[in-house]
Amino acid sequence: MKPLILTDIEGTTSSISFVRDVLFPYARRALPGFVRQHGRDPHVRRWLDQVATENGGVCSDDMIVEMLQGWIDQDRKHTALKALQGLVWEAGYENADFTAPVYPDAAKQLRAWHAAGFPLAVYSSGSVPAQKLLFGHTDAGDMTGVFEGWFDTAVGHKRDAESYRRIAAEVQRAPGDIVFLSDVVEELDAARDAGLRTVLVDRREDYDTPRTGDATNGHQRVDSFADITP
Ligand SMILES: CSCCC(=O)C(=O)COP(=O)(O)O
Ligand SMILES: [Mg+2]
Repeated sequence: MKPLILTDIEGTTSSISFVRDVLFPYARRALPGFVRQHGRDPHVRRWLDQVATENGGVCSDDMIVEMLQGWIDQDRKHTALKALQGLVWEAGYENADFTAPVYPDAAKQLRAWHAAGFPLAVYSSGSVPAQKLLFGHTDAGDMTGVFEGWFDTAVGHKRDAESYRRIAAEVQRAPGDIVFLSDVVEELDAARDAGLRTVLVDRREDYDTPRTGDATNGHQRVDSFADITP
């Protein structure tokens, strides 16, 4: 049986700078108007109320927006923030304010693996709708069709081994039949603790200094998807 390839997005299939310099500032700018316009829609309200509840309960929408903007600045991987960011980015993609860059080696290899029958899935802190938007609007076209599974922090955080056990259970695979690709060693450590195979994707565009020797913490390291043999 071919292993399932599970990939991270930011720093792995797409540049960190696209997420930090395009997506996050777009969400930061658009949030106040988005909350004014959609704050009463139940699928938006539930996330705003969750933020308010976690901060003592009584918060105006302006306060909630300020809190969320602070979390964007801190790169918090909070499920409510990630869900709201996804909803805000929807307009950005649909108005063609931006497309999502996917590294050419990643786009090519993901398509080749899919064509060769390797099952592919995504695991990112970005919400599943945000993941589908990103892969639906890449500079290499719509890539959503190559993936059969999508996972976000609803299964747990990426530095927690339990999240990878849940993913293995959901895709009905032994952990050893899954290869996880990421740029973050702590995420790979958690995946390895759960029994997954791991590959550190170490891109010069995202990291000045190669992670070699002890810095890989024993994970296989590649510069490009072309060097991965699943
Ligand atoms: C799904 S696109 C936006 C990416 C994002 O919000 C994020 O936090 C990136 O996290 P990742 O787990 O892909 O490194
Ligand atoms: Mg990453």
